[in-house]
Amino acid sequence: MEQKTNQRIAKISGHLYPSNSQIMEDSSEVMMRANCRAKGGAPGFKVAILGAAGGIGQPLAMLMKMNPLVSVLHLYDVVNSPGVTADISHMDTGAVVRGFLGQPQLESALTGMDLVIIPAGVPRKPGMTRDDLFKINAGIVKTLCEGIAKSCPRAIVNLISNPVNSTVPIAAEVFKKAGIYDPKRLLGVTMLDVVRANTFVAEVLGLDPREVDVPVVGGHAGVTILPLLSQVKPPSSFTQQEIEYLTDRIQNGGTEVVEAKAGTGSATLSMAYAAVKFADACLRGLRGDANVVECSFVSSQVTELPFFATKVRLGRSGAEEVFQLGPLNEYERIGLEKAKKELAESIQKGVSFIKK
Ligand SMILES: NC(=O)c1ccc[n+]([C@@H]2O[C@H](COP(=O)([O-])OP(=O)(O)OC[C@H]3O[C@@H](n4cnc5c(N)ncnc54)[C@H](O)[C@@H]3O)[C@@H](O)[C@H]2O)c1
Ligand SMILES: O=C(O)C[C@H](O)C(=O)O
Repeated sequence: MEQKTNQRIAKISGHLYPSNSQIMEDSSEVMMRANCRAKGGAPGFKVAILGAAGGIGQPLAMLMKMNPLVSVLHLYDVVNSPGVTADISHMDTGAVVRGFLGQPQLESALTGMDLVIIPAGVPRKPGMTRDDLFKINAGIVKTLCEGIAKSCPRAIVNLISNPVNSTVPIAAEVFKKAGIYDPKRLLGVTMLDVVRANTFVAEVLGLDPREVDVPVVGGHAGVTILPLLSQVKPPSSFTQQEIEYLTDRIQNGGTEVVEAKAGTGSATLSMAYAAVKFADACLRGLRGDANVVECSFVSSQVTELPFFATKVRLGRSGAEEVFQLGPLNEYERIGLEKAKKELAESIQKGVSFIKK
């Protein structure tokens, strides 16, 4: 009896004061029990975050640990994931957290996942465009998507790494090459544009942002970010000056943060919030909830382009329905033409990166 109690204390203290190797992927009994608890406990989804130790990754990991739909949370990065995992794992919420460090552990990080969220990659500094990140981030996204194709080919993928207008086509080509591409399961995250649009429009209208719904279509960079102010809910009218101010602020919201952060990075906290809002919608879709609708940059036939952001209905297999644009006014029609021109080039750049 006493021996058993001592064993239990030993196990518990191992759990309370873990070394990195204990917290990281291992086969210790404590971790085995944690996994059993996850399997046998409250139903939930298995979610991996790739780039979990970064500016977005850390608050995103914290918020996903608080999400009751998550039963297992895998935190993968090429640096610092042991510390982030130890920290997050002390939160007394339901999800079991496990950390994975470096390429050799990518496969374990991904095996069995229902949803993979990717905020891995370098962020902008003042004066840079998102496209300036292509050189570094294209290769990172390619490697991570090859891992997904191998270890969890049926997972829903939420791609945050910039330039989203190119990284989503890169991911699609990697999945096609591996023979596992399901367009419904690959979603570029443009939720931050919607979050910003709701906030800025609410400010102008004098409303609570939670009451406002602004569709933002196109893509996720400059003029490709196209807020449809004619379709705002609740139905609202704007002066031409308000339309121009709002469109410009929404299209340049990312740059506003990059400049304010003065060389230390881009949006991380609002992005983590937006990423969780979107991931939660994906998980509710996976659970079978009806009428889960959000904007996302997906494979699309709404325009002549192969990818485009519009509202999509999220279901058990991802973006099950891609909605049309709806009626546009003249200002939005002009914006759409500009958006499509830039988008076409960014998409082609991503496709060529894999096909070259
Ligand atoms: N879609 C959007 O709306 C949106 C919004 C904000 C930022 N972003 C983009 O998200 C990305 C991350 O931004 P951040 O501020 O978190 O950057 P960050 O530099 O703070 O964090 C990035 C993390 O990725 C990790 N990483 C690098 N290579 C990796 C690899 N091969 N595998 C796994 N992890 C790897 C780094 O170690 C780091 O921890 C950037 O590309 C940024 O432009 C997108
Ligand atoms: O602006 C950036 O570079 C990051 C992100 O795409 C954003 O919109 O905040």
